[in-house]
Amino acid sequence: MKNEELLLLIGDGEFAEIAYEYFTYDSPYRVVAFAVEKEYLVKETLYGLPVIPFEEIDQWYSPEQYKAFVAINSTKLNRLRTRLYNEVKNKGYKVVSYISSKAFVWRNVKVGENTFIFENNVLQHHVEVGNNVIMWSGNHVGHRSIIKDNSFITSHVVIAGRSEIGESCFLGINSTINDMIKVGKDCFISSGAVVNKNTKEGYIYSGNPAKSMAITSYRYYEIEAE
Ligand SMILES: CC(=O)SCCNC(=O)CCNC(=O)[C@H](O)C(C)(C)COP(=O)(O)OP(=O)(O)OC[C@H]1O[C@@H](n2cnc3c(N)ncnc32)[C@H](O)[C@@H]1OP(=O)(O)O
Repeated sequence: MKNEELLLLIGDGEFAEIAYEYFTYDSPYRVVAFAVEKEYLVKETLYGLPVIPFEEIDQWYSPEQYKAFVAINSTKLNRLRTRLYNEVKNKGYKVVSYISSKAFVWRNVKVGENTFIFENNVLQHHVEVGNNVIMWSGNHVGHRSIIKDNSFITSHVVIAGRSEIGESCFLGINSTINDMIKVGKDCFISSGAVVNKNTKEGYIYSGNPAKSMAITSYRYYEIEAE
């Protein structure tokens, strides 16, 4: 695949390195630089490319010529990635998504922007995935399910048909969301949990059947409810 469109990656951590690999070897984009906030700037280069201050990206790379992808993990229940996603858009950049050539995405699936879909995800008939969503490898999303903006779906998660995952959730490895279930926004679903009832916003759920833990996700992550 020819890498013709020029891309800035926001972030220089492990996920940014993975995004660099995937965009380089499995997309039409060519990564030209990494950007991090000044306070966190320690590397000068990464993969032979410049690492520049995020605050100054538009002085170096104009939003007319370059696109962006915010490659930040689930830090602070996705709040950091969401803030940088909004900031890069406010600077005028078009943000792009990556869908692995090895993912199964049915023809009528909708995928938003700044969304990253790894290999072996299965997205069935009429699934909708919002903006700024990370889907690590090997998840199954059943027909007509919706994953709202800013969520992080780890690996080998099963979301059965007609379910809805609220904004900014974290679904731990091997968790199961039964069909027609609504997961409230800002929920943290622990690894291996089996969710068979709708969940309340901002709670942590564990076990089979999943029960809410005493502590909220807001307290666990020391973040504000929005
Ligand atoms: C793509 C990637 O690789 S992204 C990374 C993916 N990683 C994951 O999905 C892991 C997500 N993490 C989890 O699910 C963790 O188990 C958490 C966050 C729920 C809990 O972790 P900790 O805060 O370290 O809790 P800790 O291990 O101290 O356990 C606290 C209690 O919860 C229980 N508990 C912890 N995890 C779970 C779980 N997954 N299911 C059920 N019970 C659990 C423990 O048994 C313990 O109970 P006790 O107090 O009666 O002994």
